[in-house]
Amino acid sequence: MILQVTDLSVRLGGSHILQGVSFDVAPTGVTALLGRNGVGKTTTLRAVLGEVPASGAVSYDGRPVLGRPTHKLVRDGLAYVPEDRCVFAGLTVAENLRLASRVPDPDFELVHDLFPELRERAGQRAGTLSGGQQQMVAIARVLLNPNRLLLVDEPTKGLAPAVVTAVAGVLERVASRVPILLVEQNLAVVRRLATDAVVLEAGRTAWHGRAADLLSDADATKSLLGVGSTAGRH
Ligand SMILES: Nc1ncnc2c1ncn2[C@@H]1O[C@H](COP(=O)(O)OP(=O)(O)OP(=O)(O)O)[C@@H](O)[C@H]1O
Repeated sequence: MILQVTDLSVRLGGSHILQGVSFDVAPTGVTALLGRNGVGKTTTLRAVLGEVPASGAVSYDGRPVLGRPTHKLVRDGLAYVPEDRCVFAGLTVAENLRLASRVPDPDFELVHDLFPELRERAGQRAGTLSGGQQQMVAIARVLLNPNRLLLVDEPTKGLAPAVVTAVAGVLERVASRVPILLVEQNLAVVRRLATDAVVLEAGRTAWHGRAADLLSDADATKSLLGVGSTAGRH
């Protein structure tokens, strides 16, 4: 397992947000982190990255990580694509990419292969890109550097259907090279990409197993995610 999360607990602003989250992420493929709004998916990613204080145990690539500084984890190949994308709006696409690269030989070949449009828009200010294009910049930024695991938070949120399909296609190609822990509300995207699934409920792991088993179980999908199991089926 590339990531093992055991009994993760987080308190923020006087609330006990995570109360015992446990799951593993396989070293290949996509593990979907699911659950209704506000159950603690983003907080789980941030706790793994050391951005919020947490107790319990997290092991990344066989080494304990809680308490290690975020920048060291990133240097060791744990990459984060946050939900709000965080591109530098006033800088060009090329400048955003240049700032993100932290190795002598960033993989521009991969990035330009996956995102030909970003090459065409190299001189455009990132703040003037569409939401989908900004998402592409956010994903491209982490791919410039060598990664062992990507944590990707709601990459398709707020995007038009055709753009959702494009982002999913990119993630599918990325997942053939590096494992992804993916927070995603769009079940069609989960169905297309995820090998495994973890469902949180009220700050705890409520379900963990093969994604196909969850999505084919109408009762589990409805009770855990609040949607019918055929949601997102094309
Ligand atoms: N810094 C904070 N201080 C206090 N409460 C917080 C803080 N960050 C998150 N929370 C709360 O923790 C809970 C879980 O938030 P989180 O963003 O992890 O949920 P989520 O599952 O990712 O939700 P969504 O699907 O809506 O993005 C929410 O009730 C949120 O309001």
